[in-house]
Amino acid sequence: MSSTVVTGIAELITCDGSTPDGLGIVADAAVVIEDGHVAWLGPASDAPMADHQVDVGGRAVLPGFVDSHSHLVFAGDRGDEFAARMAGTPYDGGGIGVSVDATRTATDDELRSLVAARVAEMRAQGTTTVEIKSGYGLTVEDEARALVIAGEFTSETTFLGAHVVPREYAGDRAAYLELVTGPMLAAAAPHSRWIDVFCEPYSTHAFTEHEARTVLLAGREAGLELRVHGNQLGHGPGVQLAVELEAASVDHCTYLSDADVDALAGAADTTVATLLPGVEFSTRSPYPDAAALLRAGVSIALATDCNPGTCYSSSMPFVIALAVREMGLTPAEAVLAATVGSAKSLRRSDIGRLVLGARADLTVLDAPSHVHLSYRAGVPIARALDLPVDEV
Ligand SMILES: N=CN[C@@H](CCC(=O)O)C(=O)O
Ligand SMILES: [Zn+2]
Repeated sequence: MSSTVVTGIAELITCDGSTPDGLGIVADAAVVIEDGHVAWLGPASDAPMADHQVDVGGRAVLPGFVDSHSHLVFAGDRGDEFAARMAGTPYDGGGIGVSVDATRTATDDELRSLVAARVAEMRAQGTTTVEIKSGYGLTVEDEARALVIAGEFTSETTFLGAHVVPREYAGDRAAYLELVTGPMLAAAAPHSRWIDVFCEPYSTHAFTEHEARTVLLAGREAGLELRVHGNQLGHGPGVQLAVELEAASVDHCTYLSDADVDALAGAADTTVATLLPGVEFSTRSPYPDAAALLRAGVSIALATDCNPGTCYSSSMPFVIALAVREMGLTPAEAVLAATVGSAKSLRRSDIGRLVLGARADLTVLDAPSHVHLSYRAGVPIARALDLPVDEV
């Protein structure tokens, strides 16, 4: 087994919770990596010898971002829909059908190379773990195919057959639900860790509380863990349903009642509120008050929701900057939500923190401090650190 020492770290942000701000910063630090995991970290002056050395030249290093919500398996383009939205057309989920049509007609290789390009784009901006959902196939074969392709890039794959009711089932929602919870789930489950549902009573395209509960319970029966798209288009049942069913995450949380916040605070050990500020940006929606959620004791995460409709951005630094500017988080709170918070939403303790034994997923900033992620918004300062081949 070989080892690598990473030196020249001006600020090592461990996100281990050991300092009052949670960031656990070590100045002038080094990290030793063995077999892809953190074997030692601390002041550079105490660092042990290693087989290889990577000098990051006085930069800040933090755990790779964990993007716990994305829809990367799609073809086609909806730039026109975005332009119309900026001119006042509201988002209601209806455009998903456009992406479904384009995705169904794409070949496997076309979809695979689109996903590869998007994952590479994420890594170039500091993301080292990504969750990828299906949801633009909506037939048994197309959903299974999306999950097989997603699984080539991540173990965090999510079956989202209940994204919308596809056009061909518009007159018979019950029949589509039977398909999703029957043959489609059976074909998807071997390739999925998670099941998700777009629970939104304000969209005829999405699923009611009752329908969403049916989908989630079927998924759990098939051995999948639960996630929910909830409270995106208005106040709704998604958050309460996610808490009741002990889902790992309820995502969006754009519109929350006091009762929703109380429920999330009571479920902070189980259910994370994943905030997706790129969606509020790209749909001209109000931003939820993330600072108030933290004060109430809610566990929060940040993710991109990279998708062709509500947020075609793969950038976690962009999300962090929005969370600081528009949602009231401090730069430290935003970094924690994008790393250890998102890891918690995936029920993972081996990522999102730099501690002994954790995965050596390191992100480097062309900056002396994590504050620059929001201070230098829009500047490409973050990238995942490539290690010598035998450490990956
Ligand atoms: N709201 C549901 N699903 C996606 C958007 C999908 C689309 O519009 O293509 C979301 O998370 O916002
Ligand atoms: Zn989504």
